[in-house]
Amino acid sequence: MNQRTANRLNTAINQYLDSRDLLDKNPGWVIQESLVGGLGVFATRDLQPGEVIFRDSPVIIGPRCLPDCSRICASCLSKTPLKQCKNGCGLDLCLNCPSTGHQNQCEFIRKCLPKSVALTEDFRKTLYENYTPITSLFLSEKDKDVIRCLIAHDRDRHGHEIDSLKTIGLQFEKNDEKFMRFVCCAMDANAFEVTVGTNESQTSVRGLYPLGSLANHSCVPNTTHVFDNDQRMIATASKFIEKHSEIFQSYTRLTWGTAARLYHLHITKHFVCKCPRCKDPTEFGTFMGSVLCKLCRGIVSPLNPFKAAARWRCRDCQNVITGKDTGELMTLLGSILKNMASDDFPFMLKFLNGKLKDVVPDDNQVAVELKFKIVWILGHRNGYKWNDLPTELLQIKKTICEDLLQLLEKLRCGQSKMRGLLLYELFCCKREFYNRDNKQITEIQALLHEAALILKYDATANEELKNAWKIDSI
Ligand SMILES: C[S@@+](CC[C@H](N)C(=O)[O-])C[C@H]1O[C@@H](n2cnc3c(N)ncnc32)[C@H](O)[C@@H]1O
Repeated sequence: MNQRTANRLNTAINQYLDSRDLLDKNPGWVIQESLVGGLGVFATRDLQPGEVIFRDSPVIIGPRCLPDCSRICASCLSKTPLKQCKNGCGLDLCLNCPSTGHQNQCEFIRKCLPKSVALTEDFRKTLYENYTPITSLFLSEKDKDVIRCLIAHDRDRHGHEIDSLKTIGLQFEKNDEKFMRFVCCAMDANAFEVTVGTNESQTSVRGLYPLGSLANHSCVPNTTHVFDNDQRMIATASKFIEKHSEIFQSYTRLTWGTAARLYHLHITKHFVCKCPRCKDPTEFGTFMGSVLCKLCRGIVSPLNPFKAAARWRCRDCQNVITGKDTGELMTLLGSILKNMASDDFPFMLKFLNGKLKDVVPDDNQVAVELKFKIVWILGHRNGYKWNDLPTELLQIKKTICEDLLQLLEKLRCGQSKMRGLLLYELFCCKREFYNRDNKQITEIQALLHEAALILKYDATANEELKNAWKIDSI
């Protein structure tokens, strides 16, 4: 182990365990050197699917630089009606929030602000999108040390929040600026996206979870995580984890093809994933990144998944095409998907069952993304609520949910959050069918029960899901 890793391990163990209240009597995890790089989290005993491995609170949490995201209270992160801080820092507070938690930040921002700067809407927007690193200056020294021992990405694209704050006129002392830049880089390497707000009005923030930050990535993860109402991260085993094996989470969407996942990991986290799914050109037989051969409609997959820009070959007629051609097709399909009106359900269905079927296999990532869009429309959107759905559309939704669940199984996702959500949607479809036929729903309770076991800690889950894990499964 190199000296830096050894020092980080030492600090991590001393600081994390003792300052962050993570130690229960028999924790299922330990921090060790990882084979994939740096530190990692390992199982200290056999862990069963669904078992909570750890709960972790954020050391920093706040808005991220996302255009058009709706604002939250700078003090309590709630998404209730807001008003401008009366002391004139330019941030918003909720109507009920005592501003005490915000006072230090408020004074600091005003101190960094030359008198001549006006609190225009542009100023307030830039401040809101970039103020999270400012909160790090008010942490205890112990928490600052916890952050200092995380890895941080120091390439050019990281740390731009501080530049944005300086463009709107804020002036920082040298040491403050240095630490805030480090925090930005540590957040880019380690932060998690957290949804806050209620089902009707949600927004997304970023949180830095010290223990969560030490879990490495695999596209075949063995954990899943959700966030509770206090923005605590709850990581559970998504499958059986043998004692001493490494605990992995996924930093990408599991429903992306290999080229998309590798690109995302390279751009955002600067490493090449070498997990079994990335190495397999068939992606466990799902062909999520593949296209169809123009000559014979066979499946065309990359000869080397790590060089997706190189050659691809049809598995039937052996025709060889360039990665550039498949890349262009995927970009075109991606842009059609992106520009699709979010409520144009008839077009989505027509595209899924028409053009798309001519050019990509059934489980190609674009088809999968479209299927997910359809799942979130049918039963939920105005005009497509459960009561309004004709049997034909209900059947379509049921089939899509079943297809997607089968796909997740092929991808070896185990008890993932996505599985929980799909099981619940499938349960709702079947319940609708059963209600229309006046049948007892007891025989489909098992679906609800399993979904609830996966999602019971998730702050965004509805009340039915939060309570259903208590019912006896049949
Ligand atoms: C959130 S940190 C994970 C903990 C990290 N290993 C450490 O020592 O602090 C993310 C970084 O860990 C490394 N990493 C995570 N998963 C990896 C993997 N599967 N292969 C190679 N490096 C990985 C990369 O450097 C990545 O940017």
